[in-house]
Order: sequence, then structure tokens, then C-alpha cells
Amino acid sequence: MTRDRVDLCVVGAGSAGLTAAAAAARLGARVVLIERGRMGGDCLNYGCVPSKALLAAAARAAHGGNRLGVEIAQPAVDFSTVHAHVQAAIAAIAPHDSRERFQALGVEVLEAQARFTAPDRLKVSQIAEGTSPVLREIRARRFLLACGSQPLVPPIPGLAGTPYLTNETIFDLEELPEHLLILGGGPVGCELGQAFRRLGARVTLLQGRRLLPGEDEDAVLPLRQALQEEGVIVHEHSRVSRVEWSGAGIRLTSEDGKVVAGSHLLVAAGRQPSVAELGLEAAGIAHDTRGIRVDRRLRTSNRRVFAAGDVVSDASLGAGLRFTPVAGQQAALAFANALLRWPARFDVRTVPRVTYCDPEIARVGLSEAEARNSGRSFRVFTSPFAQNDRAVTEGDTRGFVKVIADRRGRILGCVIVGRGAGDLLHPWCLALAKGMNAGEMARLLLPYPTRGEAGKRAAGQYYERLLTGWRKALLRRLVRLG
Ligand SMILES: Cc1cc2nc3c(=O)[nH]c(=O)nc-3n(C[C@H](O)[C@H](O)[C@H](O)COP(=O)(O)OP(=O)(O)OC[C@H]3O[C@@H](n4cnc5c(N)ncnc54)[C@H](O)[C@@H]3O)c2cc1C
Ligand SMILES: NC(=O)c1ccc[n+]([C@@H]2O[C@H](COP(=O)([O-])OP(=O)(O)OC[C@H]3O[C@@H](n4cnc5c(N)ncnc54)[C@H](O)[C@@H]3O)[C@@H](O)[C@H]2O)c1
Repeated sequence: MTRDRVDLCVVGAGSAGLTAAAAAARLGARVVLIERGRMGGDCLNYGCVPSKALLAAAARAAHGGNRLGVEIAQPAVDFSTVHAHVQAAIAAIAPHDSRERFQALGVEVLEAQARFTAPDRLKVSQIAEGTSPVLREIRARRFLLACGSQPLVPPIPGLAGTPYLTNETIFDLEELPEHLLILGGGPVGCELGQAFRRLGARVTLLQGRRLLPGEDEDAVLPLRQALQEEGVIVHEHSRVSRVEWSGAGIRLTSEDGKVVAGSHLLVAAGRQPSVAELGLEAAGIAHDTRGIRVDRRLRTSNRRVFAAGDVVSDASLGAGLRFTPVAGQQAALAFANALLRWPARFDVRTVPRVTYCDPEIARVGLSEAEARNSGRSFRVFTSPFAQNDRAVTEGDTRGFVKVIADRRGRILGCVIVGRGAGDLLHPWCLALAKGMNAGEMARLLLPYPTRGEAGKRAAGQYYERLLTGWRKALLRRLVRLG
């Protein structure tokens, strides 16, 4: 066994690990990157990329019938070609995350499993069969744990003995499921439920709470309607309590007495951190069932070790932060703290999120419900797309822009529901990051007709609110004098 000492040892080559490894190597640090699975992690192989590629194919399949006076024949879906498109999208992006690219940047990439043996070292074991089990022992000045998360499979009686799909296997299907049952109505269940329905499968979704419980109810309403109109059978407040499997198919029973049957089952019930084989105890790294505990500088309880991305415990920085840009930003901050001694802190207030269904649900900062629960005083300015000229011309007026601001107009959050909501969110991410005021957003000069004007219109209500009482009287007087 060989021994090494490096500047930074990164475990996990997903969005977080790759960001930190590239940044450190570019500044001349000696970096080892250890990955036991596929380079690119969840986002590239089992998450963002395949799900958005599938949704893109599904969007094309959804456009049959007569719309705006144009008759389009119901599209015919060739699912094996859809599967090929999804795999091609992964393959097209894969070189950016590849071993070759990172080696060219100067990173040493080990395709192996990492496990701590002491607070300052870990051993690296080969995964491939027929080779020596332990490859190397690595000592590092700093470690970054970027091990991500994996599907949470709840301990429901009958589930373990049933052949189920997760996000790690569903994109391998080369044939369309006849009837897909989905356990869970978070982003994974909603996105994949809509995609498979549009591609022609029957879909039944059971969700223990309401759909997307982290989003405001008024934001979820248009999506619920769309799913139901398109034929997804949605059972909310239906917690699955038993799973049965026979040659005839799969049957789910819920606590509220519903029984549904289908040909395939997707488990989309949340995530759990990938920490089981890391030997965290040997390194004195505190963790809980939700992940590794860190402070706002991404430091763990072991001062040499930092963590970033999906593996970070919800209890540390806040729940619901498992997104690719969060993983990337946390990794960049962890690198700055670990190697540059730059005291950078992660700011949870500016995290954006988008559920890429049709209509999209996008948000940055506080939702209205979160603002209410925070106990602070706030105002809500809403502009529906029904009053937006571009949306009217497109014949798609679903959704709205909702701005949440404090009493002085400082933006606390923005929720956008509708076509292209994710892209429409960008100026609001900037506004929140820069501490801008609704008045500043209302004064922007924007092109007409665009959907972005709905945001300006929502922000403009800030002034309408001011135009009451003595201010209104004063302005009237000025008008008369002028
Ligand atoms: C279906 C789905 C769709 C999604 N869509 C979006 C989206 O549209 N937008 C968005 O922002 N987010 C999306 N996400 C979330 C996003 O994929 C994750 O937040 C992101 O990939 C997390 O990156 P990470 O680097 O923390 O972890 P990962 O990408 O999971 O990488 C961790 C890596 O560490 C490796 N590893 C773990 N333990 C060890 C060990 N002991 N030794 C060696 N290697 C190890 C793993 O093999 C893995 O490759 C989606 C998630 C899913 C499941
Ligand atoms: N567009 C995106 O950015 C995107 C897309 C997909 C996933 N993600 C990330 O991946 C994470 C995981 O997504 P997810 O949808 O798997 O998890 P989730 O935790 O967001 O939702 C899972 C849902 O399953 C339900 N559930 C759990 N047990 C159940 C049972 N026995 N019966 C019925 N329902 C049950 C829960 O009520 C929960 O709402 C997300 O939180 C997000 O961070 C992001």
C-alpha cells in the first residue's frame, strides 16, 4: 500500500466535488478526487440531465389537438428513441465531468471507494474485481466530503420484496411502462409523473401530504390542475402503507384505504445522505440521519474536513437545499475556507429552486408561507399572467408572479408559476442577492410584450400602495400646480 499527502482530497465527483477539485487544481493545489460510481454524480447520470431530457421529449408529445386554430395530429411516441435521446444528452455533457478533463486540469482521479481510518487519513479501496482491495492511504491537509445522497426507500411492508424503480434505474427503461405507480409527490414524482403520462403511460401518483409541500398552495394549484387534465391520477394525503407484488403487477395500499394497481413502481420518497461506508466515526465527524453536520463555513466537527452538497445535513443549514447550484456554491465556499482561509459563508436566503413541470414552479428566497411562519411583517404583490399581453397572445395564461417584500419594499422572495418560470426567475435572484427593493424592479425598462413584464407589474404594486393618504394628496396638488 502506498501513502500520499496532498493539499485537498475530495470524495465524490458530483456537482460539489467537481467544482471544488477544479477550483483547487487551477490554483496549483495537489488534489486527489475519489469517485466510486460515475463521474458527474447524480445530476448528470440520474437526476437533472436525464429528467430534463425526458421532460423535453414529453413536452413535444403533449402538443397534439387543436390549439390557437392549428390542428396537430396526436404525436406518435417511439419510447426507445426517447430513451436514446436521454442517454445522448448525458453523453453530450459527460466530457465536461470526465476523468480525462479533470486529469488534464491536474487532478488525480481515483475510481475507488473512500473510507476514513483516522482523523487525517482515509484508505482508498478498488471497486473493480480481481485487484488488490486496498489501493492507497491518503493523508491530506484538507478533505472535502461531497458524497451526495441516494433514494430514500421507506420501510413499507412488502416494498423490499418488490421490484421497484428509483431515479437511479428509471432512465434505463427502454420500454414505456404500461401503468406507472409513483410513491411520492415531491419534485421527482411530479416531474417524472408528468413526463411518463405525456409519453403515453398510465400514471397514478400517491403522495403522503399535498403535492410539493414546500411550495405555496396557490403555486401548486395550476400544476395539480394540469396533471389531472392530462390524465395523471393524483391521490394526495394518501400515505402508502403496504406494497404487494404478484405476476399480475404491483398493488399499493394507503393509510386512507386507497388500493391502486399498476405494472411498475417508482419510489420517489425523498433522499438520504450517502455516508454509510465513509467511516465518519474514525475521523470524529458529527452526523445525523439527515447528513453531515457543518457550520455556515461548511466545516465539519473535524477541523480538517469540510462537506458540501446533498450530503450536508438539513439540520445544519436548512431543509430542502438539495439542488445542483447549491452543491456547486457550497463546494466553492468550502474550498475557499479550506485552502484559501477565506471566511466565506453560505447564504441560504438566496437559494433558487425550480420544479420543471408544465407549468414550471420557480422560487427564490421566502415563499409566502415561509414569510408568514417567520413572524415578520411582509407584503405580497401578485401579477397573474392573465394580465400579461405576451401570455394572452400565446394562449397560455396559467400562473403568476408573486413578490414577497418587507414593509419598506425590500425583496424577500419571488414565486413564479407558468411557462418558462425558471428563466424568468433570474432577475429576481439578482434582486435578492443585491438586497434590492420592489421599487427598483418596478422602474426597470423592459421589452414589450414579454412575460418578464409580469414581474415588473407585480413590483409596481409597491407604488400603488404608496399612492394613498397624504402622499396621494401631495401628488395631486403637485399635478395641479404643474
Ligand atoms: C431525479 C432528480 C432530478 C433532479 N433535478 C434537479 C434539477 O433539475 N435541478 C437541480 O438543481 N437539482 C436537481 N436535482 C438534485 C441534484 O441532482 C443534486 O442536488 C446534486 O446532484 C447533488 O450533487 P452532489 O455533488 O452533492 O452529490 P452527487 O451528485 O450525488 O455526487 C456524489 C458522488 O459521491 C460518490 N460517493 C459517495 N460516497 C463515496 C465514497 N465513500 N467513496 C467514493 N465516492 C463516493 C457517489 O458515487 C456520487 O457520484 C435532481 C435530483 C434528482 C434525484
Ligand atoms: N427540479 C429540481 O430541482 C429537482 C427535481 C427533482 C429532485 N430534486 C431534488 O431531489 C430531492 C428529492 O426529491 P423527491 O421528490 O424524491 O423527494 P421529496 O422529499 O421532495 O418528496 C418526497 C415526497 O414523498 C412523500 N412520501 C414519503 N413517504 C411516502 C409514503 N409512504 N407514501 C406516500 N408519500 C410518501 C413525502 O410526503 C414527500 O413529500 C428534492 O427535494 C430536490 O432537492 C430537485
